[in-house]
Amino acid sequence: MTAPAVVLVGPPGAGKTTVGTVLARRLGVALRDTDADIEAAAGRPIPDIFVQDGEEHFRELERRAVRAAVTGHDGVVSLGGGAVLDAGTRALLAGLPVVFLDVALADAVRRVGLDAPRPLLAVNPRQQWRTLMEQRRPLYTEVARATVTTAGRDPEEVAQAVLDALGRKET
Ligand SMILES: Nc1ncnc2c1ncn2[C@@H]1O[C@H](COP(=O)(O)OP(=O)(O)OP(=O)(O)O)[C@@H](O)[C@H]1O
Ligand SMILES: O=C(O)C1=C[C@@H](O)[C@@H](O)[C@H](O)C1
Ligand SMILES: [Mg+2]
Repeated sequence: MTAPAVVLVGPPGAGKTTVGTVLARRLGVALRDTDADIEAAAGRPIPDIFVQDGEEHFRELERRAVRAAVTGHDGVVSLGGGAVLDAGTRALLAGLPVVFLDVALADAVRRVGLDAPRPLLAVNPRQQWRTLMEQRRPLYTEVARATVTTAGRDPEEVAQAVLDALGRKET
């Protein structure tokens, strides 16, 4: 059975999609981003799924997307920021090379401020992000084999730290 080379988890703004893209290029494999997979399967942007069907339904779609990504893919998988909230999704990550990309509030706010809309950060993003991180930090560390800090590192340096943390060499 195929298994992913690296699975990235972490809060919005940690750089999962960006660092996942770098890692995929450096390892010579494909990247799957479950946020993109969900949007392609649903034919709608994630904020619309949240508004029309609610977060619970979104987490179900996300669990399905994570299952498909980690069982049918040997490249890099980048998960949505809240994927670890779902116990079924966490169970799918057992035994996989999961890395938690950690990021400080100030960096995350700076990074996500101008990016695509994130429904859970729509109002008072600093406070929302802090609350999300308090709730999620134990879950990120529970599923992850290693934690990599992104502070003071550009995406290439973060990707190198991920490979080092997993004891992986580039091909
Ligand atoms: N190490 C870094 N240094 C500086 N900027 C970064 C770094 N990593 C990512 N960024 C920038 O931060 C923004 C958010 O990155 P990205 O979309 O990869 O985050 P994410 O973790 O995938 O977020 P989400 O959970 O919302 O999908 C992007 O504009 C990206 O270019
Ligand atoms: O932090 C979250 O809960 C989310 C993060 C994004 O990656 C998307 O998966 C969605 O906007 C939810
Ligand atoms: Mg992303």
